[in-house]
Formats: sequence, structure tokens, C-alpha cells
Amino acid sequence: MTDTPIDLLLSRHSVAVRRLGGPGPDQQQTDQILCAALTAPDHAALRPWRVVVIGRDARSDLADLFIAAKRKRQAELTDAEAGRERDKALRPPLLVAMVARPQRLHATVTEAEQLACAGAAMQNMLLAAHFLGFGAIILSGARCEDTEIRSALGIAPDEHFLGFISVGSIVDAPLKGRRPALAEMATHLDRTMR
Ligand SMILES: Cc1cc2nc3c(=O)[nH]c(=O)nc-3n(C[C@H](O)[C@H](O)[C@H](O)COP(=O)(O)O)c2cc1C
Repeated sequence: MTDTPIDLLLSRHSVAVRRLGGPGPDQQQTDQILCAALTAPDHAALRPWRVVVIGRDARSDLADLFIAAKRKRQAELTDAEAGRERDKALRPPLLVAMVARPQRLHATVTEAEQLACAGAAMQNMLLAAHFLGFGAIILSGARCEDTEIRSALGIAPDEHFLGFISVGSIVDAPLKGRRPALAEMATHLDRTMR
């Protein structure tokens, strides 16, 4: 039986980069994933975010930058650790850097609201990837604050580098994290408010 849209939405989960491989989204699917971001709710149409799609030719340099950034925090890297850093740059068929650029003193839309918009845009890309049958994950960490990586990707000091979105075919069955029970997340207000 075909999954309904709500089944699909409720079944989304992240897929670790080591479980991703080719083929990745083709050009049309890539455009669909990126366009999904543009359907995020956006108060006053500020579009307080942008993306950098990191193409194949840039990946080897990015891998070197990931390893160099890791070495700044940990002088001695094992081959396995360096390999994992390299993998994060080279393995995902589609790799997108998500950058939030909220207007700090907007008259009506707070910075928090604008960051929520950027988060919704990211989630829409994850969902679009999932709906198209791909696996995806967002990873941030210290590499998003690394000045060399930010500068190589053209990310300004006053922008928020939220994370790398990796998308590809699922080549190894992912571990699915536990979801909290609804009662842990929602409270109900069922009385008059005076
Ligand atoms: C902005 C952002 C950055 C994230 N960065 C990391 C990260 O650096 N490392 C990590 O293990 N998970 C990170 N996560 C969480 C994973 O992407 C993922 O959501 C988590 O492993 C839970 O899996 P799930 O999406 O299937 O619930 C990040 C999530 C967000 C929204």
C-alpha cells in the first residue's frame, strides 16, 4: 500500500552520513529539495536565510578543511578520525550549507522568529528529500564556527551557519531514534483564561 503524505511525514528520520551514498538527487530533484525551503512560513517575506550548494569540485578542499578544523581541537587524529571527517565532505551526493541571516532590528519580526523561519526551511528540505526517497541529515558542530571553513564557503561573520544538510540514497539501514511521547511535548489549556 502506498504511504499517504501524513504517513510519510510521520516516518521522517535522519540518516547518518556513513549510511548515505549514490545515486543522489538529480538536478530536478535537487531543485525540488531547495524549492521546498522556499515554502517555509516567512513573516514579512524576509527570507532570513540562504543556502550554499557545495558541488563536487569543491569537496576535496572541503575535506581538507574539515580535517584541519578537527586538528585545531585535537592535535593528534587517528586515520579513522581523519577518514570520518573526509567522509562528511566527500560522501553525500548533495551537500548544502544552511545560512541564517536574520535582520537584527526589524520593526515587527524578531530575530527568534526569523531563526524559526530558517529552521522551518531546513526541515522542509529534509522532508522533501524523504518524500523523494532519499536519506538526509543536518550536521553542525565546531566546523560551522571555523573561520577557514566559513570563509571558504563565503559565510559572513554576522551570519549564522546553522549546519550542513547531507542528502543521498540510503545504502545502509539507518538507526531510528526514539520519538518522545506526545504527552512529554504537549500540554492542553482547556479552561477559561480569567
Ligand atoms: C541545526 C541542527 C544541527 C545539528 N547538528 C548536529 C550535529 O552536529 N551532530 C549530530 O549528531 N546531530 C546534529 N543534529 C541532529 C541531527 O540532525 C538529527 O536530527 C538527530 O540525530 C536526531 O535524528 P532524527 O532527526 O531522526 O530525530 C542537528 C540538528 C539541527 C536541527
